[in-house]
Amino acid sequence: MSSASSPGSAFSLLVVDDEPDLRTLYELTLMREGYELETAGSVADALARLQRRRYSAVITDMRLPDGSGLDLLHWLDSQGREEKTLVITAYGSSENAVEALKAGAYDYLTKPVDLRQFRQVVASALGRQPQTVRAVVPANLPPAQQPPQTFAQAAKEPDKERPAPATVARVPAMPSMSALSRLAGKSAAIQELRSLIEKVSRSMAPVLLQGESGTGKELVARAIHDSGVRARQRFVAVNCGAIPEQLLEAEFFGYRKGAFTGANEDREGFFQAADGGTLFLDEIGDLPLAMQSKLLRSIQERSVRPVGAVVEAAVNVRILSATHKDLGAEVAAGRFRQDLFYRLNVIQLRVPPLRERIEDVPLIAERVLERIAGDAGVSPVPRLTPTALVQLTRYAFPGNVRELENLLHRALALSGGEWIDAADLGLPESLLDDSLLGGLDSSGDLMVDDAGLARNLDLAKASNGLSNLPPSDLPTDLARFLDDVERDILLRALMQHRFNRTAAGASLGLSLRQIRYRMARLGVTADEVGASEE
Ligand SMILES: Nc1ncnc2c1ncn2[C@@H]1O[C@H](COP(=O)(O)OP(=O)(O)OP(=O)(O)O)[C@@H](O)[C@H]1O
Repeated sequence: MSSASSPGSAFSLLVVDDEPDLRTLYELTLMREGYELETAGSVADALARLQRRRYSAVITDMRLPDGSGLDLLHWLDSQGREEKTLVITAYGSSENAVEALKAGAYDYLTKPVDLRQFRQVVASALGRQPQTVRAVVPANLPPAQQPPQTFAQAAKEPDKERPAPATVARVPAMPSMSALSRLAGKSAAIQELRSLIEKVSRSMAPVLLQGESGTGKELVARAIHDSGVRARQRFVAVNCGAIPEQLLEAEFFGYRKGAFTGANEDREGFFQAADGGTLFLDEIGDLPLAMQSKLLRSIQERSVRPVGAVVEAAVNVRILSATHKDLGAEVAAGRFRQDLFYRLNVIQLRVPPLRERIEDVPLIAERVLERIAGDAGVSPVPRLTPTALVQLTRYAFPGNVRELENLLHRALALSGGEWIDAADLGLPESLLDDSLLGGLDSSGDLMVDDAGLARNLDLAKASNGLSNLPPSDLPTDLARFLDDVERDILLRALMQHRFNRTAAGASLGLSLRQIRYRMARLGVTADEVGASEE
């Protein structure tokens, strides 16, 4: 098949389609965008080219004479190749589109291909603005409504003001710290979630986040957005349950001046506000059935019609959604449309409740404290005493990370000093449960250690039996770890025996000489603990 290039093109594409006319059409369209291009008419031809060289992206028809576009996707995946893939499916074959997205396609297009959308989708896969779309933007639009001229320019102006939707959507300023790095935790569950976030951020596939309230679903959605090519574009979060039913259509799709009483000007909806970026639909299970149909249509057609408008406008948004409900059960009960569920649930990520990853509490608490103390201008950032920390790890957090956050807010206000103690947390003993962290000892009066909260917790766990340590928490420096444990045990025994070294030593089966030797070796000085010279 053919090969064409344009001078200075930074992007190379492979287009695979068995119909010569379509190949020519795609070729002409993409060459005008300045891409370097090769075409292939079959899976075999495409594989031969892919074995010879790498491309920026591969655009393939689903149905090919000697196989399917999915064969190419699977091959690229098996080789660990980086090419972005776009799949062209027959009209109405949504199964194919979903299958392609699940197989790692960045996005899909439906035949007959709308060329404007085609240019946009290719540009979006490559993280740039389509050239020819840019050329038709009316010059008299106010500056605020002009799309970014180049990707680089958009990057400088991530939060340019546009007429925003009226309520509920949150389009915050660019966070100083990426959401992925804000997602604290070392548990196996969080590590797996982090690697899934990185994986799904590379495509346009809709992701449904499932998890209890307050587990961090929105943070995960932001992390997906931040890690993908849309990071510099907008992330618009919408709480579907908070919008009155009669306003839903106008809020989602916008409206034209005069569409209804009070519509004094044209206004964008959430879709337009998120154009080029990500639309996060929180509590999607709360959307009424009538609105579910409209949403499905917009997702399928990639266009919206503002209330009172005659024509539809194309939009290019990635949809992420979240729910604390079991959407499958909602479908079975007739409260959620099966076809919309199928569309949104291409990839499902579960965000586990905090009680299933209680070992993450110290790190999350530390991060949250840094953030809220910083916001409140409190310096230095207060730290949790080991007793407070142990108490937190004995609480099941039915409200998950949000509840931990609220608790720390209150504790910060109450403590007023450099330390937050158990009493500042206001957790009654009746709510605490020893089984959460493998039987952590509630009376554990751990000594505060400079290495921070997480290590204190390790000590606590170690003091209560190393068998409780999950394999991922095994110490990396055993000698140091055992020294820390020993130091902690000595300090606790000394405290229990009012700093009498003979009694503390005896309680541990050590003579005075032995405990003195151990205290000296570990740097536990008499001054430090106020131990008496018996
Ligand atoms: N792993 C984490 N590390 C640090 N902060 C976190 C973590 N998970 C969640 N948070 C914080 O906890 C709060 C609640 O998280 P978020 O709003 O993402 O939860 P949610 O599951 O979307 O809640 P809801 O279902 O009620 O909308 C946020 O302030 C978020 O930044």
